[in-house]
Amino acid sequence: MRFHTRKWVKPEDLNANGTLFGGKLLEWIDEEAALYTIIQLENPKVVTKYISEIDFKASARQGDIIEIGIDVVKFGKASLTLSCEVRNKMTHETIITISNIVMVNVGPDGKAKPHGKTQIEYVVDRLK
Ligand SMILES: CC(=O)SCCNC(=O)CCNC(=O)[C@H](O)C(C)(C)COP(=O)(O)OP(=O)(O)OC[C@H]1O[C@@H](n2cnc3c(N)ncnc32)[C@H](O)[C@@H]1OP(=O)(O)O
Repeated sequence: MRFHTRKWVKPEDLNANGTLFGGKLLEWIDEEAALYTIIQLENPKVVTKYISEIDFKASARQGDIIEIGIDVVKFGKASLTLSCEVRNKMTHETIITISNIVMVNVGPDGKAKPHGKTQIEYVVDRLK
């Protein structure tokens, strides 16, 4: 799994218990999954279709640095299925895991559209 994005847990990200609000973390994950998919599929129009069980294993506190990891589970026809782990950057303690996030490539009409991709590509290779 590659950890692309770091976040710094700030006061505005906390819940009433003083730990990272789950909804905020899910927002960060959804954005990360969308960005990953846009880059892989080379299409800015992608949507989140399905998110499987979400397991909050540990909490994060104000001042913690967390990092969001994404991996590809499978390339479908119009879909890209991802997995996600968020961990504490300094201790590597797992904060959350999600086994399946299904993102769908859509056309200008908003309907599912085949993306034609079958494997992970790196932008640096596309630029050669
Ligand atoms: C980044 C964001 O936050 S986006 C905002 C939140 N998301 C949205 O608003 C999306 C709303 N949903 C939609 O617009 C539609 O459901 C669409 C366009 C995503 C899909 O429409 P559908 O009619 O279901 O399309 P279709 O049946 O062709 O399925 C498309 C792909 O999604 C997969 N899929 C559909 N439903 C599910 C599901 N419940 N679970 C997992 N995968 C699914 C299909 O297997 C298919 O994959 P494949 O093409 O790789 O074989």
